Amino acid sequence: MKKIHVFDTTLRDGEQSPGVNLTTDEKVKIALQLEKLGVDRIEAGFPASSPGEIISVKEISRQVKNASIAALSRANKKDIEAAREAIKGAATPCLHIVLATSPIHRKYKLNMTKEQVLETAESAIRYGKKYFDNLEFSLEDASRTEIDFIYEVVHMAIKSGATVVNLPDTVGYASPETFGTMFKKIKENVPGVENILLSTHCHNDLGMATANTLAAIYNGVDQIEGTINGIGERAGNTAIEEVALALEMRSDIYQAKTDIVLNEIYPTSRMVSKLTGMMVQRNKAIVGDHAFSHESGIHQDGMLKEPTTYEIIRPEMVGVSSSTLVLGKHSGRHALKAKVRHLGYNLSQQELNELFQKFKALIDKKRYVLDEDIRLLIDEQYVNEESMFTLSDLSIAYPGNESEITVALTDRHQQTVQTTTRGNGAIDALFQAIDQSINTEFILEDYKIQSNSAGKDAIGEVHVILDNDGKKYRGRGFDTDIIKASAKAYLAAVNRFYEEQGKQPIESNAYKFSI
Ligand SMILES: CC(=O)SCCNC(=O)CCNC(=O)[C@H](O)C(C)(C)COP(=O)(O)OP(=O)(O)OC[C@H]1O[C@@H](n2cnc3c(N)ncnc32)[C@H](O)[C@@H]1OP(=O)(O)O
Ligand SMILES: CC(C)C(=O)C(=O)O
Repeated sequence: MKKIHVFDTTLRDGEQSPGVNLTTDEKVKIALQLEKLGVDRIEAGFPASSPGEIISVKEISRQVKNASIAALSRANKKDIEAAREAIKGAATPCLHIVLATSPIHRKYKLNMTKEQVLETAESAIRYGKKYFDNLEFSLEDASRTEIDFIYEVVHMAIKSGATVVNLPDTVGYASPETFGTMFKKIKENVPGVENILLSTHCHNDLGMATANTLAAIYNGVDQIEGTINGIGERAGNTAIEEVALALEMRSDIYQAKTDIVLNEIYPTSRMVSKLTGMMVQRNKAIVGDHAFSHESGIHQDGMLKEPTTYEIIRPEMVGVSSSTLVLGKHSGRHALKAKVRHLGYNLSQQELNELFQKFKALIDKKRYVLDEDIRLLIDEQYVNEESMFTLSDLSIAYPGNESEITVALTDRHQQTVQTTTRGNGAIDALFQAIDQSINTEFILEDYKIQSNSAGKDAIGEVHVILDNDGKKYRGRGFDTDIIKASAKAYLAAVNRFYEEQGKQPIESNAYKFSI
């Protein structure tokens, strides 16, 4: 297996993401984690950009012991001196000089001819080599540069002392076919290329940064540049974690490997996301929240039978604790059964079928069904088994300043009784309506409500204690609608009352009908 060197530029190109501005402490924290991750070189910053940047790069150079530390510089003495000042204390410093080579950049940005580009680059490399053994030269916008001029610049850089020559796809314009061919041609046409590390650095403007990086590896590059989570200028850079995993999983194609410690990937990704404030796209490969989540019934069934049916990477491999079966709209009974078992319940097939119907009804109201929701559905199922009354309809209106509740209760004989009452607030009206429907009065001794799962569509849990003739009856109800949860809790207590007393409800004056 060929070793692919990893040059991490999270702290330089990654920090070029709009809105990202890391403090020295944050940069050091990330650098130490990158070292733990096993990257070979950390581009700590662009020292000429500000005095604060020099301080950060200096501190990283002081604290990081194993990884080499690079600093970026334009092709001029002032920038090189700033870089020198910043990384001179590093164990293995590397000066990174960049100069654009493409016709567009030469004409519009640099106002230089090809000859001037060659001369400027050569004099900068030779100046840098006085102080640095390790020197990388990057041909900015290489993918839009004439191939013959690339040969000339790469050859000049090697002769002048560059130890790494990097060909970036600065604007994310390359395609895997053209980009791979460029490296193949360089290897075939530039003398001395075998004595240096040939490197690539891709941007993701067309969503092809990882594909282009892999094409470069396939065609002989020795070093890849990228960032954690793919952050960076505009649409970002190649995500290092994606390349490391692609090489790991498809060694049959690439026959190459990085030294990345795979199970440090997820902790690194989290740290970078937290400190930069750049949220990771949920469906992002390897490190996105959904990368190891399975939602649909057929997939979940496959996962439960054999994870390799739907997962090519084991989550533990990259430091994610486990795969998740997310109970959602498309889930089936196998996943629900596994979840119920995991929560410590042992339901019969019939109970599971009933729970499944309730679960499907709930998912129409709620985006995610959480563990707590399932617990509540099961608990509610147990409560309802013995019910004298169940709630069959409930509506609420606010005529004038009052709350008006209409409640319909159905008893064991499928008789439904409907009552409309006004009250001092919805809960007062509701409880009066229930009392009138069953022709019994209770004193509401306690009423508590709490949200029992997360989000605006969380399930509300209501607890009530009712008093009838000094005896207390407790009830609990759950629903995404808190008025309904309150009705269910009240009815649960009422049902207890009837069961305990062995009583039949007294005929009420409410409107009665059969269903
Ligand atoms: C492809 C990349 O990602 S390269 C890295 C990009 N990162 C950054 O630019 C972040 C740090 N940059 C900065 O803080 C500032 O741009 C500084 C301090 C470096 C320079 O600021 P200023 O001196 O005000 O110049 P400004 O950024 O406006 O313009 C860039 C100048 O550098 C020149 N330049 C651009 N690239 C290079 C290069 N590789 N080598 C030499 N000169 C260059 C431009 O032609 C322009 O020169 P001009 O003033 O003669 O027209
Ligand atoms: C400095 C170079 C490598 C760069 O960031 C680019 O070309 O995108």
